Amino acid sequence: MSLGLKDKGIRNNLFSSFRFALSGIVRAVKKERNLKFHLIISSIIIFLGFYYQVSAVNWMMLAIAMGLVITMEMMNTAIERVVDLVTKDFHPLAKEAKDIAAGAVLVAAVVSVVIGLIIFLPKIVDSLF
Ligand SMILES: Nc1ncnc2c1ncn2[C@@H]1O[C@H](COP(=O)(O)OP(=O)(O)OP(=O)(O)O)[C@@H](O)[C@H]1O
Repeated sequence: MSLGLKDKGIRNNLFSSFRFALSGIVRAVKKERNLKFHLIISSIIIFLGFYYQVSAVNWMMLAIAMGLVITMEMMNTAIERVVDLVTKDFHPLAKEAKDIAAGAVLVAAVVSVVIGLIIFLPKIVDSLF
């Protein structure tokens, strides 16, 4: 059965949305120093995960933690862009929006560090003594 024009349109839109999302990821990684930093830390975490042969459940926890920080950093960047688009002047609400968004990244980062320590600290201590 062939697809109708409407169905083809929906498929094209889905493909375009995916392409725009990918280009957003690439642009954010190229422009945002903090995001590069999170990616480097994530690479180190993945290396440690293989090195210490962590369990499937631990991999899931690490994946959620890394994904959470990267997602929050990208949302923070998006909020910064929108605030800068709305005003270049000092505005208390602009400050509040940016600071709250930055706070969300900090919360995610702290939670991720705690998860990382719970998983890796006993393994690192074990391998040392
Ligand atoms: N239009 C504004 N009005 C009031 N305060 C602002 C405004 N723009 C930025 N700020 C304040 O200055 C801080 C730094 O803003 P900036 O846009 O440089 O973001 P940033 O936190 O340095 O982010 P990044 O380093 O990821 O680009 C913000 O966290 C906020 O407190």
